[in-house]
Amino acid sequence: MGTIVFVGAGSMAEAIIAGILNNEVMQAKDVYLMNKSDDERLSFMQKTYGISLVCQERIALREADLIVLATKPKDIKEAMRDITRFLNDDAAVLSVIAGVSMETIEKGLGKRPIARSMPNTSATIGKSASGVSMNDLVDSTLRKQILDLLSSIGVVKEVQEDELHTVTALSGSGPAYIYFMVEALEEAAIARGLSNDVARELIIQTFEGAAAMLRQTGEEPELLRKNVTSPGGTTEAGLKALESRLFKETIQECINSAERRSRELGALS
Ligand SMILES: NC(=O)C1=CN([C@@H]2O[C@H](COP(=O)(O)OP(=O)(O)OC[C@H]3O[C@@H](n4cnc5c(N)ncnc54)[C@H](OP(=O)(O)O)[C@@H]3O)[C@@H](O)[C@H]2O)C=CC1
Ligand SMILES: O=C(O)[C@@H]1CCC=N1
Repeated sequence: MGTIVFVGAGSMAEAIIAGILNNEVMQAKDVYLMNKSDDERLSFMQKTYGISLVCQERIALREADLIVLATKPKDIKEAMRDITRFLNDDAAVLSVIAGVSMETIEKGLGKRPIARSMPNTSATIGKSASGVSMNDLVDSTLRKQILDLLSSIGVVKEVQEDELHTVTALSGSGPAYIYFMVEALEEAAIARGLSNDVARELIIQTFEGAAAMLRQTGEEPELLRKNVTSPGGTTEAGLKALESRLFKETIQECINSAERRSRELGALS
């Protein structure tokens, strides 16, 4: 990959930039950044990561091999209108924008190789769970470059474009569900007298340990759950409380709502 231009300089762009630089997939000088108007943010990013900024003449856009679209869905049409006249015919596009289809991107930037990915903010530490879908104009070399880039920020799975709505609901938004659960567990622990420090450490280790058990044993979550659950014991009592408050139905509704919103955001943009 020669040069990359990030269009949008928010938290997702930062997470990916941090990931690719930490993993030395690209050199900082080959990574360019632009946004709409927040110059302070651009200076911060330049100072923090040593990356380059897109100049007024838009030279980096003209020479870019890959454009990463990282605006909010509502801003993408305007952003595409701003950049399209500068792009060279060979420039490929990687969008991380929730909901916005390849068709919409093609309308804005012309027929060209396009990949859509849904990473998550754990990209910052190389632990993203990303889905990706690519159009027919992505050749095998570019496909490998995109998969290498996304692998540098975590795990990546190829999916059909329509499935990206579910990926968005599941792993794009997923870290927020986990953090919400951590907040709830902490509140419950602290209400019962545990100190913040003790509660936080035990919860983080419980999540890490459970994730590592799933990964390393390869066992089904149901079996691992049953191994914890002594008949008539504490876990059974806790799980019953979750079931009586429709835990699984609540999770279904959570994913349904997020997926529906992903489709709406695509339709609105
Ligand atoms: N946050 C997350 O966990 C994830 C987010 N995503 C997706 O990533 C995208 C970005 O999210 P996030 O980083 O949180 O958003 P932010 O609001 O943090 O950043 C949006 C960026 O887009 C820029 N922007 C707006 N309009 C334009 C324009 N016309 N031209 C150039 N840049 C523009 C903004 O610039 P300025 O500040 O100057 O207005 C800002 O830098 C979203 O589409 C989201 O769906 C995907 C996976 C996970
Ligand atoms: O909340 C959002 O819309 C974005 C997409 C996935 C995570 N954050």
